[in-house]
Amino acid sequence: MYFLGVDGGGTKTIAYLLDEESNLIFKNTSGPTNILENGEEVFRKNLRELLYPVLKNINPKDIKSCFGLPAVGEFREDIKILRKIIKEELNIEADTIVNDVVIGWAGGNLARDGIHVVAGTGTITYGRKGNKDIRVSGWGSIIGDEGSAYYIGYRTLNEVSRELDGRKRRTDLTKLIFKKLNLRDHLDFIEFIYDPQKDRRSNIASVAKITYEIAKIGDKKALKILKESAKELALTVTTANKFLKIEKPITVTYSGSVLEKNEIVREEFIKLLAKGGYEVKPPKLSPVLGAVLLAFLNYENNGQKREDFINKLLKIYKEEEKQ
Ligand SMILES: Nc1ncnc2c1ncn2[C@@H]1O[C@H](COP(=O)(O)OP(=O)(O)OP(=O)(O)O)[C@@H](O)[C@H]1O
Repeated sequence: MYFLGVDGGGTKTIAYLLDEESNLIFKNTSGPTNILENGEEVFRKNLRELLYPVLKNINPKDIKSCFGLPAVGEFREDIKILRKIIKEELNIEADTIVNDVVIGWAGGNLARDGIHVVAGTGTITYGRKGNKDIRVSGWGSIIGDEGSAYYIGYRTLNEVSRELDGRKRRTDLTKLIFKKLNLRDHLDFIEFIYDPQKDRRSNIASVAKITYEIAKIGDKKALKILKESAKELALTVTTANKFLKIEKPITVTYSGSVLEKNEIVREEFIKLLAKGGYEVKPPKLSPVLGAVLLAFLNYENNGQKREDFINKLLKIYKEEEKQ
Protein backbone atom coordinates (compact mmCIF):
# COMPACT_ATOMS: atom_id res chain seq x y z
CA MET A 1 0.00 0.00 0.00
CA TYR A 2 1.13 3.57 -0.80
CA PHE A 3 0.11 6.68 1.14
CA LEU A 4 -0.37 9.91 -0.75
CA GLY A 5 -0.70 13.33 0.87
CA VAL A 6 -1.49 16.51 -1.05
CA ASP A 7 -1.23 20.02 0.36
CA GLY A 8 -3.06 22.38 -1.97
CA GLY A 9 -2.65 26.13 -1.80
CA GLY A 10 -3.33 29.47 -3.38
CA THR A 11 0.28 29.80 -4.51
CA LYS A 12 1.57 26.22 -4.77
CA THR A 13 0.65 22.57 -4.24
CA ILE A 14 2.84 19.87 -2.71
CA ALA A 15 2.54 16.08 -2.83
CA TYR A 16 4.38 13.35 -0.90
CA LEU A 17 4.07 9.65 -1.56
CA LEU A 18 5.19 7.05 1.01
CA ASP A 19 5.29 3.30 0.76
CA GLU A 20 4.07 0.93 3.50
CA GLU A 21 7.51 0.96 5.15
CA SER A 22 7.07 4.76 5.30
CA ASN A 23 9.85 5.49 2.87
CA LEU A 24 9.33 8.79 1.12
CA ILE A 25 9.48 7.63 -2.48
CA PHE A 26 8.26 10.73 -4.31
CA LYS A 27 7.69 14.41 -3.72
CA ASN A 28 6.71 17.10 -6.12
CA THR A 29 5.43 20.67 -6.29
CA SER A 30 3.14 22.34 -8.80
CA GLY A 31 1.12 25.54 -9.13
CA PRO A 32 -1.99 26.62 -7.18
CA THR A 33 -5.06 24.44 -6.71
CA ASN A 34 -7.73 26.72 -5.35
CA ILE A 35 -10.56 25.69 -7.65
CA LEU A 36 -12.61 28.78 -6.75
CA GLU A 37 -9.82 31.30 -7.21
CA ASN A 38 -7.81 29.69 -10.01
CA GLY A 39 -10.63 28.01 -11.92
CA GLU A 40 -11.18 24.38 -12.94
CA GLU A 41 -8.73 24.29 -15.85
CA VAL A 42 -5.80 25.49 -13.74
CA PHE A 43 -6.83 23.11 -10.97
CA ARG A 44 -6.85 20.15 -13.39
CA LYS A 45 -3.54 21.12 -15.01
CA ASN A 46 -1.70 21.53 -11.69
CA LEU A 47 -3.04 18.22 -10.38
CA ARG A 48 -1.78 16.46 -13.50
CA GLU A 49 1.62 18.12 -13.29
CA LEU A 50 1.87 17.24 -9.64
CA LEU A 51 1.06 13.55 -9.78
CA TYR A 52 0.63 12.10 -13.21
CA PRO A 53 4.34 11.13 -13.62
CA VAL A 54 4.35 8.94 -10.52
CA LEU A 55 0.79 7.61 -10.49
CA LYS A 56 0.91 6.17 -13.97
CA ASN A 57 3.29 3.50 -12.67
CA ILE A 58 1.25 2.43 -9.62
CA ASN A 59 -1.93 0.37 -9.43
CA PRO A 60 -4.60 2.89 -8.28
CA LYS A 61 -6.02 0.28 -5.90
CA ASP A 62 -2.77 0.32 -3.94
CA ILE A 63 -3.02 3.99 -3.04
CA LYS A 64 -4.64 5.53 0.04
CA SER A 65 -4.86 9.26 -0.37
CA CYS A 66 -5.71 12.46 1.42
CA PHE A 67 -6.13 15.75 -0.45
CA GLY A 68 -6.04 18.94 1.65
CA LEU A 69 -7.39 21.55 -0.72
CA PRO A 70 -8.39 25.19 -0.42
CA ALA A 71 -12.09 25.94 -1.05
CA VAL A 72 -13.31 22.62 0.42
CA GLY A 73 -16.35 23.46 2.53
CA GLU A 74 -16.96 26.63 0.56
CA PHE A 75 -19.23 25.59 -2.31
CA ARG A 76 -22.06 23.11 -2.81
CA GLU A 77 -21.23 19.49 -3.69
CA ASP A 78 -17.55 20.34 -3.19
CA ILE A 79 -16.32 16.83 -2.35
CA LYS A 80 -18.34 15.18 -5.10
CA ILE A 81 -17.04 17.60 -7.74
CA LEU A 82 -13.41 17.42 -6.58
CA ARG A 83 -13.48 13.62 -6.32
CA LYS A 84 -14.78 13.38 -9.88
CA ILE A 85 -12.03 15.68 -11.21
CA ILE A 86 -9.33 13.76 -9.32
CA LYS A 87 -10.61 10.51 -10.77
CA GLU A 88 -10.68 11.96 -14.29
CA GLU A 89 -7.20 13.47 -14.11
CA LEU A 90 -5.31 10.93 -12.00
CA ASN A 91 -7.40 7.78 -12.26
CA ILE A 92 -7.42 7.31 -8.48
CA GLU A 93 -10.21 7.37 -5.91
CA ALA A 94 -9.55 10.21 -3.46
CA ASP A 95 -10.19 8.56 -0.09
CA THR A 96 -10.16 11.75 1.96
CA ILE A 97 -10.76 15.29 0.72
CA VAL A 98 -10.60 18.04 3.34
CA ASN A 99 -9.91 21.75 3.53
CA ASP A 100 -6.17 22.44 3.72
CA VAL A 101 -6.58 23.74 7.29
CA VAL A 102 -7.49 20.17 8.33
CA ILE A 103 -4.15 18.74 7.18
CA GLY A 104 -2.45 21.62 9.02
CA TRP A 105 -4.36 20.51 12.11
CA ALA A 106 -3.43 16.83 11.53
CA GLY A 107 0.24 17.72 11.21
CA GLY A 108 0.07 20.15 14.11
CA ASN A 109 -0.64 17.65 16.86
CA LEU A 110 -0.64 14.30 15.04
CA ALA A 111 -4.42 14.31 14.51
CA ARG A 112 -5.17 14.46 18.23
CA ASP A 113 -7.78 16.72 19.88
CA GLY A 114 -6.72 20.34 19.55
CA ILE A 115 -6.98 23.55 17.57
CA HIS A 116 -4.86 24.73 14.63
CA VAL A 117 -4.53 28.28 13.36
CA VAL A 118 -3.29 29.09 9.87
CA ALA A 119 -2.16 32.70 9.62
CA GLY A 120 -0.51 33.54 6.31
CA THR A 121 -1.83 35.79 3.57
CA GLY A 122 -5.27 34.76 4.82
CA THR A 123 -6.30 33.01 8.02
CA ILE A 124 -8.52 30.17 9.17
CA THR A 125 -8.82 28.14 12.37
CA TYR A 126 -9.84 24.50 12.72
CA GLY A 127 -10.33 22.38 15.80
CA ARG A 128 -11.42 18.87 16.56
CA LYS A 129 -12.40 16.86 19.61
CA GLY A 130 -13.32 13.24 18.89
CA ASN A 131 -15.89 13.38 16.09
CA LYS A 132 -16.78 17.02 16.69
CA ASP A 133 -15.05 19.62 14.57
CA ILE A 134 -15.34 23.32 13.77
CA ARG A 135 -13.94 26.01 11.45
CA VAL A 136 -13.69 29.61 12.56
CA SER A 137 -12.83 32.72 10.47
CA GLY A 138 -11.41 32.30 6.94
CA TRP A 139 -14.15 34.37 5.27
CA GLY A 140 -11.67 35.87 2.81
CA SER A 141 -10.04 39.26 2.48
CA ILE A 142 -13.11 41.20 1.33
CA ILE A 143 -15.02 40.83 4.59
CA GLY A 144 -12.72 39.02 7.00
CA ASP A 145 -9.46 37.17 7.59
CA GLU A 146 -8.82 39.28 10.67
CA GLY A 147 -5.35 38.66 12.06
CA SER A 148 -3.87 37.63 8.69
CA ALA A 149 -1.04 39.33 6.78
CA TYR A 150 -3.72 40.90 4.58
CA TYR A 151 -5.40 42.33 7.68
CA ILE A 152 -2.09 43.70 9.02
CA GLY A 153 -1.25 45.23 5.64
CA TYR A 154 -4.73 46.71 5.23
CA ARG A 155 -4.74 48.18 8.73
CA THR A 156 -1.29 49.70 8.18
CA LEU A 157 -2.16 51.29 4.85
CA ASN A 158 -5.48 52.52 6.24
CA GLU A 159 -3.65 54.25 9.07
CA VAL A 160 -1.28 55.89 6.58
CA SER A 161 -4.24 57.13 4.47
CA ARG A 162 -5.74 58.79 7.57
CA GLU A 163 -2.43 60.46 8.31
CA LEU A 164 -2.06 61.57 4.70
CA ASP A 165 -5.37 63.41 4.47
CA GLY A 166 -5.15 64.80 7.99
CA ARG A 167 -7.83 62.81 9.82
CA LYS A 168 -5.02 61.69 12.06
CA ARG A 169 -1.86 63.39 13.16
CA ARG A 170 1.21 62.51 11.08
CA THR A 171 3.54 60.05 12.79
CA ASP A 172 6.68 58.16 11.84
CA LEU A 173 4.49 55.38 10.46
CA THR A 174 3.78 57.26 7.23
CA LYS A 175 7.40 58.32 6.91
CA LEU A 176 8.65 54.77 7.42
CA ILE A 177 6.12 53.13 5.10
CA PHE A 178 6.91 55.66 2.37
CA LYS A 179 10.62 54.97 2.81
CA LYS A 180 10.29 51.17 2.77
CA LEU A 181 7.93 51.17 -0.22
CA ASN A 182 9.94 53.81 -2.03
CA LEU A 183 7.00 56.20 -2.38
CA ARG A 184 7.35 59.93 -2.97
CA ASP A 185 3.80 61.19 -2.44
CA HIS A 186 0.13 60.22 -2.19
CA LEU A 187 -0.03 59.46 -5.93
CA ASP A 188 2.72 56.84 -5.58
CA PHE A 189 0.81 55.50 -2.57
CA ILE A 190 -2.40 55.10 -4.63
CA GLU A 191 -0.45 53.54 -7.49
CA PHE A 192 1.06 50.99 -5.10
CA ILE A 193 -2.37 49.97 -3.76
CA TYR A 194 -4.30 49.88 -7.05
CA ASP A 195 -1.53 48.64 -9.38
CA PRO A 196 -3.45 46.55 -11.97
CA GLN A 197 -0.36 44.43 -12.69
CA LYS A 198 -0.31 42.99 -9.19
CA ASP A 199 -2.56 40.64 -7.26
CA ARG A 200 -4.17 43.08 -4.80
CA ARG A 201 -4.62 40.62 -1.97
CA SER A 202 -0.99 39.52 -1.85
CA ASN A 203 0.25 43.04 -2.60
CA ILE A 204 -1.50 44.46 0.44
CA ALA A 205 -0.52 41.43 2.52
CA SER A 206 3.13 42.01 1.59
CA VAL A 207 3.05 45.21 3.68
CA ALA A 208 2.66 43.05 6.83
CA LYS A 209 6.38 42.27 6.72
CA ILE A 210 7.14 46.00 6.78
CA THR A 211 4.70 46.58 9.63
CA TYR A 212 6.70 43.98 11.51
CA GLU A 213 10.04 45.67 10.78
CA ILE A 214 8.63 49.04 11.85
CA ALA A 215 7.15 47.57 15.04
CA LYS A 216 10.53 46.04 15.91
CA ILE A 217 12.08 49.50 15.98
CA GLY A 218 9.40 50.58 18.42
CA ASP A 219 6.69 52.28 16.33
CA LYS A 220 3.61 52.35 18.55
CA LYS A 221 1.01 52.22 15.80
CA ALA A 222 2.64 49.26 14.09
CA LEU A 223 2.91 47.47 17.44
CA LYS A 224 -0.76 48.11 18.14
CA ILE A 225 -1.79 46.64 14.78
CA LEU A 226 0.27 43.50 15.43
CA LYS A 227 -1.16 43.09 18.92
CA GLU A 228 -4.67 43.45 17.55
CA SER A 229 -3.87 40.83 14.96
CA ALA A 230 -2.80 38.47 17.78
CA LYS A 231 -6.05 39.26 19.62
CA GLU A 232 -8.13 38.42 16.55
CA LEU A 233 -6.27 35.12 16.08
CA ALA A 234 -6.69 34.25 19.77
CA LEU A 235 -10.42 34.97 19.51
CA THR A 236 -10.77 32.33 16.77
CA VAL A 237 -9.21 29.78 19.13
CA THR A 238 -11.42 30.55 22.14
CA THR A 239 -14.45 30.62 19.83
CA ALA A 240 -13.57 27.17 18.49
CA ASN A 241 -13.25 25.82 22.00
CA LYS A 242 -16.59 27.23 23.12
CA PHE A 243 -18.02 24.61 20.79
CA LEU A 244 -15.46 21.85 21.23
CA LYS A 245 -14.99 22.08 25.00
CA ILE A 246 -11.57 20.43 25.01
CA GLU A 247 -10.34 20.00 28.58
CA LYS A 248 -7.30 22.01 29.74
CA PRO A 249 -4.51 22.08 28.78
CA ILE A 250 -5.80 22.69 25.27
CA THR A 251 -3.20 22.17 22.55
CA VAL A 252 -3.04 24.91 19.94
CA THR A 253 -0.71 24.61 16.94
CA TYR A 254 -0.08 27.04 14.13
CA SER A 255 1.26 27.46 10.62
CA GLY A 256 1.76 30.39 8.23
CA SER A 257 4.23 33.28 8.31
CA VAL A 258 2.30 35.61 10.62
CA LEU A 259 2.67 33.21 13.54
CA GLU A 260 5.86 31.45 12.41
CA LYS A 261 7.98 34.48 11.55
CA ASN A 262 6.54 37.32 13.60
CA GLU A 263 7.46 36.86 17.25
CA ILE A 264 5.55 39.99 18.28
CA VAL A 265 2.25 38.48 17.08
CA ARG A 266 3.20 35.00 18.28
CA GLU A 267 4.20 36.06 21.80
CA GLU A 268 1.08 38.17 22.25
CA PHE A 269 -1.03 35.26 20.93
CA ILE A 270 0.62 32.84 23.38
CA LYS A 271 0.19 35.32 26.27
CA LEU A 272 -3.50 35.93 25.58
CA LEU A 273 -4.28 32.23 25.31
CA ALA A 274 -2.18 31.12 28.30
CA LYS A 275 -4.72 32.77 30.61
CA GLY A 276 -7.40 30.35 29.40
CA GLY A 277 -5.30 27.19 29.73
CA TYR A 278 -4.27 26.97 26.07
CA GLU A 279 -0.79 25.63 25.27
CA VAL A 280 0.51 27.02 22.00
CA LYS A 281 3.07 24.80 20.29
CA PRO A 282 4.80 24.73 16.90
CA PRO A 283 3.50 21.96 14.63
CA LYS A 284 4.91 18.45 14.90
CA LEU A 285 4.63 17.85 11.14
CA SER A 286 4.21 19.97 8.02
CA PRO A 287 0.69 20.08 6.50
CA VAL A 288 1.67 17.76 3.63
CA LEU A 289 2.89 15.14 6.15
CA GLY A 290 -0.37 15.80 8.03
CA ALA A 291 -2.16 14.77 4.82
CA VAL A 292 -0.05 11.60 4.57
CA LEU A 293 -0.93 10.86 8.21
CA LEU A 294 -4.66 11.25 7.52
CA ALA A 295 -4.35 8.97 4.48
CA PHE A 296 -2.71 6.36 6.72
CA LEU A 297 -5.17 6.74 9.63
CA ASN A 298 -8.04 6.24 7.26
CA TYR A 299 -6.54 2.85 6.50
CA GLU A 300 -5.08 1.82 9.87
CA ASN A 301 -5.99 3.71 13.02
CA ASN A 302 -4.52 1.74 15.89
CA GLY A 303 -1.79 -0.53 17.11
CA GLN A 304 1.94 -0.59 16.68
CA LYS A 305 1.78 0.05 12.93
CA ARG A 306 0.25 3.45 13.60
CA GLU A 307 2.93 4.36 16.14
CA ASP A 308 5.72 3.20 13.81
CA PHE A 309 4.27 5.16 10.91
CA ILE A 310 4.00 8.33 13.02
CA ASN A 311 7.59 7.94 14.21
CA LYS A 312 8.78 7.67 10.62
CA LEU A 313 6.84 10.83 9.68
CA LEU A 314 8.41 12.69 12.61
CA LYS A 315 11.83 11.59 11.39
CA ILE A 316 11.15 12.75 7.83
CA TYR A 317 9.98 16.15 9.13
CA LYS A 318 13.03 16.56 11.36
CA GLU A 319 15.36 15.78 8.49
CA GLU A 320 13.58 18.24 6.23
CA GLU A 321 13.70 20.96 8.89
CA LYS A 322 17.49 20.57 9.02
CA GLN A 323 17.83 21.23 5.26
N1 LIG B 1 7.40 38.54 9.86
C1 LIG B 1 6.23 38.70 9.26
N2 LIG B 1 5.25 39.42 9.85
C2 LIG B 1 4.06 39.58 9.27
N3 LIG B 1 3.74 39.07 8.07
C3 LIG B 1 4.68 38.36 7.44
C4 LIG B 1 5.96 38.14 7.99
N4 LIG B 1 6.69 37.40 7.13
C5 LIG B 1 5.88 37.17 6.07
N5 LIG B 1 4.66 37.74 6.25
C6 LIG B 1 3.51 37.74 5.35
O1 LIG B 1 2.99 36.43 5.25
C7 LIG B 1 2.36 36.27 3.98
C8 LIG B 1 2.68 34.91 3.41
O2 LIG B 1 2.18 33.93 4.26
P1 LIG B 1 2.64 32.41 4.16
O3 LIG B 1 4.13 32.39 4.01
O4 LIG B 1 2.08 31.68 5.29
O5 LIG B 1 2.10 31.91 2.76
P2 LIG B 1 0.70 31.74 2.02
O6 LIG B 1 0.65 30.32 1.66
O7 LIG B 1 0.68 32.77 0.95
O8 LIG B 1 -0.46 32.08 2.98
P3 LIG B 1 -1.92 31.39 2.90
O9 LIG B 1 -1.78 30.12 3.67
O10 LIG B 1 -2.83 32.36 3.54
O11 LIG B 1 -2.21 31.15 1.42
C9 LIG B 1 2.83 37.40 3.10
O12 LIG B 1 1.76 38.25 2.87
C10 LIG B 1 3.89 38.13 3.95
O13 LIG B 1 3.82 39.53 3.80
